[in-house]
Amino acid sequence: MKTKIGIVGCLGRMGRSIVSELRNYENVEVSGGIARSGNGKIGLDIGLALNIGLEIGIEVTDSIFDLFEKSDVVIDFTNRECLLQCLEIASDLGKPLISGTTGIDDIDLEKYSKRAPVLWSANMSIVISLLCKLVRDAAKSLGQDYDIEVWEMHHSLKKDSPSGTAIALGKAAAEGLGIDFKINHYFNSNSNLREKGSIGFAVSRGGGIVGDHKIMFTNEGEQIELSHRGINRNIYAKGAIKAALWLAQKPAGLYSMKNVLEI
Ligand SMILES: NC(=O)c1ccc[n+]([C@@H]2O[C@H](COP(=O)([O-])OP(=O)(O)OC[C@H]3O[C@@H](n4cnc5c(N)ncnc54)[C@H](O)[C@@H]3O)[C@@H](O)[C@H]2O)c1
Ligand SMILES: O=C(O)C1=N[C@H](C(=O)O)CCC1
Repeated sequence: MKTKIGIVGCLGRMGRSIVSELRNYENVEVSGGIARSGNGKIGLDIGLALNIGLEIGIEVTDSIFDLFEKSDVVIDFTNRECLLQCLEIASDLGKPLISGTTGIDDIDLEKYSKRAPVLWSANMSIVISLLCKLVRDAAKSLGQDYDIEVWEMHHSLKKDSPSGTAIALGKAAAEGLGIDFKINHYFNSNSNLREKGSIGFAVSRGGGIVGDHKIMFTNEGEQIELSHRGINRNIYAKGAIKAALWLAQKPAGLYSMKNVLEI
């Protein structure tokens, strides 16, 4: 029995990557793809709409509710407003939802996961989950003597800043240090002196960068850094599909990639 996967935001950068990547899975079928209402490509075959060189036999539509009804699990890569719609419907129907949408730190995901399996991750790359673990361990070993700074660069069209991944890396460092991230971080945007013990963020945007992250630990004598370079968006698509196949078998609750990877 194939797992029916629905994609919200199917015509976006991540939607394209997921549709393309799903072609490599025999145990999966695309149940549907959602674009924003009014999109001129609604009604077209998803493959044709994405111009990926073949039809997949499923049309682009704009009803998120209908998509959840005909899917075993839904994957969302859109924006905050759309994710909220997905969460409401997933909760009402008790259907599994995977979301990688970032810029959503103010959304109470726990609330929606009471009645549906919800997995959210700022970064679906399996290696980034490993990097977060390494950062946590490094911070724990190095302690408060080292200033911690997180830098990230993404493509020029990215709307949110800093990236969800950068925030996740900062939170991993805070966890390693045993400090409260919420009151111990700042954004390098003004000239005030650096607060000791605070985690700093700096951001670059440009071109088609898929996702570069660096976390530096610096004291008066030396610096150590951990970094990751995303080269192809299929790293995120592979992780999202792995998570979707995992979540489809799970009961209601809030999950992360750490649960999928058991790290
Ligand atoms: N977690 C991860 O691994 C990961 C990886 C890449 C991107 N992202 C995040 O995913 C999100 C999307 O990134 P992207 O580069 O694909 O963006 P994008 O703008 O290329 O794609 C988003 C798509 O969602 C569609 N959309 C927006 N509102 C909608 C609605 N109400 N109904 C239906 N469709 C709607 C847009 O039309 C667009 O096609 C961002 O928040 C980004 O940070 C996360
Ligand atoms: O391309 C994006 O946008 C990405 N967003 C995520 C983030 O905000 O961390 C993951 C990396 C790519």
